[in-house]
Amino acid sequence: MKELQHLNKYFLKYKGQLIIGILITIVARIFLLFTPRLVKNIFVVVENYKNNLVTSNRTIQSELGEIILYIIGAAIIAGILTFFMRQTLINISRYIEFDLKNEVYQHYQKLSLKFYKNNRTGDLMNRISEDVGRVRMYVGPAIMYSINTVTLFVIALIYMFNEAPSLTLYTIVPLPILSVIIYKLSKEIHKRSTIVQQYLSHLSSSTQESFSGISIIKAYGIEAQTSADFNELSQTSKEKQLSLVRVSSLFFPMMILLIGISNLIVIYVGGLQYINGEIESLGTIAEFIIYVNMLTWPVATVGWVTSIVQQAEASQKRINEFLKITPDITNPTIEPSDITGNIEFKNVHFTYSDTNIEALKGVSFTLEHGKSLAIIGKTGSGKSTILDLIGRLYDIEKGQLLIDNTPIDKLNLTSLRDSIGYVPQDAFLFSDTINNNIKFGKEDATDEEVIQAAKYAQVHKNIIGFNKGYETILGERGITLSGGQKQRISIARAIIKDPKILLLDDSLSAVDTETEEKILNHLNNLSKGKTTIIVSHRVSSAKNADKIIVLDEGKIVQSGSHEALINVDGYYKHLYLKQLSETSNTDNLNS
Ligand SMILES: Nc1ncnc2c1ncn2[C@@H]1O[C@H](COP(=O)(O)OP(=O)(O)OP(=O)(O)O)[C@@H](O)[C@H]1O
Repeated sequence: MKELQHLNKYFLKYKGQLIIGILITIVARIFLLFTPRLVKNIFVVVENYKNNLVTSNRTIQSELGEIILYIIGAAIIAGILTFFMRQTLINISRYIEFDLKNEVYQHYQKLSLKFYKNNRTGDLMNRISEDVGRVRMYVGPAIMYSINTVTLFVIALIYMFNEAPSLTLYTIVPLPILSVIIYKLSKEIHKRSTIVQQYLSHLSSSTQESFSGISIIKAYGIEAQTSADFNELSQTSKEKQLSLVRVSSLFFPMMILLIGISNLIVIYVGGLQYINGEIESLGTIAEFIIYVNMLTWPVATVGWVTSIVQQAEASQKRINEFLKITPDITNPTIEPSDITGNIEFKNVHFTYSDTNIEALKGVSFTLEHGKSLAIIGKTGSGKSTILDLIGRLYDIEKGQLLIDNTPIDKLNLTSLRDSIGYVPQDAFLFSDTINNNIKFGKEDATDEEVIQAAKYAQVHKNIIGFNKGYETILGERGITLSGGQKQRISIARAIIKDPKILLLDDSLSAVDTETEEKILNHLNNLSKGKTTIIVSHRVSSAKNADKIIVLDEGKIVQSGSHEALINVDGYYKHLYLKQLSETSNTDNLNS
């Protein structure tokens, strides 16, 4: 129960409702337990009549009528109270589930990219849905049934002992056995259902993967192979399901058997005691049979509740594991920072802790606000890492990274990120309209602003070519768009934000050189007063930048303007000449 203590703050939050729920439960059970008593009274009235203690038909009728009315009244009141019991206690569990989900989600948001790299998305989703769901079962049904069982048991036992003490002892003997059997059964059910869950989760992740990669599957003609894999997995999943059903089908027969045994004991022992004159009325036997049936289910739930609590404890442990992780990147101040856009790297070193790759080895450069920088270099040379460090997605390891002469980790994180427009290498679009995807950069943007940004990003014409224009819904990861269209929508999203710092990570790689030229011209006009960094493999994207640096294996090997760099031997000049000859070859082919 140590892990579940995390929920105490929520119980405290809803303590008013919790107390009301408990009180309602107690009163509801008291009313429910009137019935066996009243049934016994019916027997007593009938016996009195048979034994000629009461002779008037009228008296008998009115006595029976009165008891029946009491039974109906008690059942109605108990029913209404049970409704409110569920309304309060089960509602609390839903509120706590909501709070806990939000707590976990908000915590996830604060965690750095490193956390997301170290943990699988499926696992993150499982903890926020499946695990929180299991914890809810503890908060709601488990607590409700426990209160219910304790109340019912205590009140019923008092009534029963008052009525016939030795018969009570015989009656309750099978109940602990029942509880133990149900507990063992629940444990086995839980074990098997966990395996079933794992297979279902395999099945859904592998299905999801094959649908996401459907174009590759079709292109390589491996539909039959993927179908066979799916078939095999679903076959095993079916077997696991059947093994679960085999055990869970035992649950109700077991209950019926034990209720039957208890009833037999009551009838047999009660019958003997009646013959011996230890109990006065046959009504007592009827009363006890009702008690046995009323108590069996709550007693069975003791075993069930125990297994729910164990599952909830395990789930809460998994949730707490993530909640305990402190974010690597935190906001140092609540005071907003005013960011102009001067960037300075002073001998910056950075190593990715998970792979131990030293991506930057002493990088230094200065970029004044309003100026542009192009970063060129082979793949894996550390270009994207520089952009990630400016967005403070990671903290530097050694050296200094200054923004407006302030170390980056002293700036207000929200102000920093608000002042950056970032176009990542792999343009990610949400399953939403194009309009909303662009507005993501500025939620209150007008339609005119959206259109203007799309025009600057050279994607407006494509968008209006779609039937629904800006209201076109993009499929999962914008699958209906070409790579170049996705990149340009992603650029529009950054432009609309009108950021102080614009970071483009190889974001023109999928557009042709003519469109690239147009976008760069617009960016040139737009980026007046903005600090722009363009990462690229193409000289055409870099040549107009105020400054160009060439990275190789995490070090700056060349820097200067386009004119300066094409006049010295090195990577930049070779790349320039190579791309120049490719362009003239293409021109020759076209002419
Ligand atoms: N999230 C990460 N975790 C671990 N290692 C990483 C991560 N991102 C990049 N790396 C490694 O760091 C090095 C630099 O990567 P980076 O993405 O900065 O290169 P790049 O120059 O942008 O490459 P490309 O041109 O292919 O995009 C590479 O060796 C890469 O494998």
